[in-house]
Amino acid sequence: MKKNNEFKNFRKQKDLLITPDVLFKKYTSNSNISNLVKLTRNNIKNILLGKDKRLLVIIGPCSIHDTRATIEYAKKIKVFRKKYSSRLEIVMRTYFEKPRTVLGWTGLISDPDLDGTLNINKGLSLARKLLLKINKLGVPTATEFLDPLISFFISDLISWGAIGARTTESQIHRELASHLSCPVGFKNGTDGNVLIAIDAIRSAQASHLFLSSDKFGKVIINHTLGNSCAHIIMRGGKLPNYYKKDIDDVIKKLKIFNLPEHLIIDFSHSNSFKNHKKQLDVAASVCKQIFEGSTAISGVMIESFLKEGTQIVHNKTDLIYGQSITDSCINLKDSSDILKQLFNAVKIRF
Ligand SMILES: O=C[C@H](O)[C@H](O)COP(=O)(O)O
Ligand SMILES: C=C(OP(=O)(O)O)C(=O)O
Repeated sequence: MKKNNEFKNFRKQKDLLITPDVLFKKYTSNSNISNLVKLTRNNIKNILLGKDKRLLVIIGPCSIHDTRATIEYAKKIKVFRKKYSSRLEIVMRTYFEKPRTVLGWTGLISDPDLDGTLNINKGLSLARKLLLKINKLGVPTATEFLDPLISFFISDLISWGAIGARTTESQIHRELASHLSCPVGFKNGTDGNVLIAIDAIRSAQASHLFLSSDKFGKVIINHTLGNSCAHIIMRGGKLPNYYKKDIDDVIKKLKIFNLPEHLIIDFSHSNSFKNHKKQLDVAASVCKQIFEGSTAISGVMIESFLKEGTQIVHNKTDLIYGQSITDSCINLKDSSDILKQLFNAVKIRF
């Protein structure tokens, strides 16, 4: 009862952010979840170092907006994860913060009611509760970290993190990556610049001074440990960059700095010109490269949901169930086909 009142006060005072401590007490992790997170992070680390020959697959909606549809989707991912576990490490995309090119909905955490009312305390609760549920199903989760303050509310439940194309060059995000315990991928820039992502990896590997909140909301000074698993995600730019020549070029650059010669290919975004169906073409090309012996491709990212395409939010009650409200996604049938193709292609590595 006391806990609920405490929680309500935070909601009433809209200028006061709930503290992690209150949220952690209400939505508590357990040893099964922390073991899953620990194991998955370690598996991903080994994949990115080439010690585990499996392929990392980060798959899920562009953004989370409907918790019921998300759980239904997570249950499907659970089946794929089990079926393909010998060659694929499947992690679900659970993106709660959306960076925008100009303006737009900024994600479930900051605007859980999808109407600009920006009830962030409700959004943080929804996100943490959902992450607990998905992890409890045995499905590890991946997210983009955008606001460093928000990261602390959910990072214990995240097995893989991304820094987006719009923030890879930001000092604060590089420091954040250096502080996070999960492997973190840096996207190349929106214009296709891969060097900023390589600079970001080098920066995130080092120790930094990083300011964050503790669980009671006090600002603390961290001396970060450095992220030994930072890597690059090729998401296309002015042109797609999933072709062999693009990958060879990045591998050469990674070599110069003595960085692990491994990367992740994002099938979506500028690699598919935001046309969800084109993710199938990218998948075919990547499978061919893997089958022909590419060892550089350690992981892939796929934007997928229950239904294909995207929709504009006119009215929250009129939304098509299971369809994205940000970038368009492929449907379950196409997702299943791609996973099977990836599973077959990766066989060559064993
Ligand atoms: O992944 C989602 C979008 O590509 C990213 O948030 C930018 O979206 P926008 O260009 O629609 O603003
Ligand atoms: C915003 C995203 O990607 P990018 O940063 O590559 O645009 C995303 O993956 O949701």
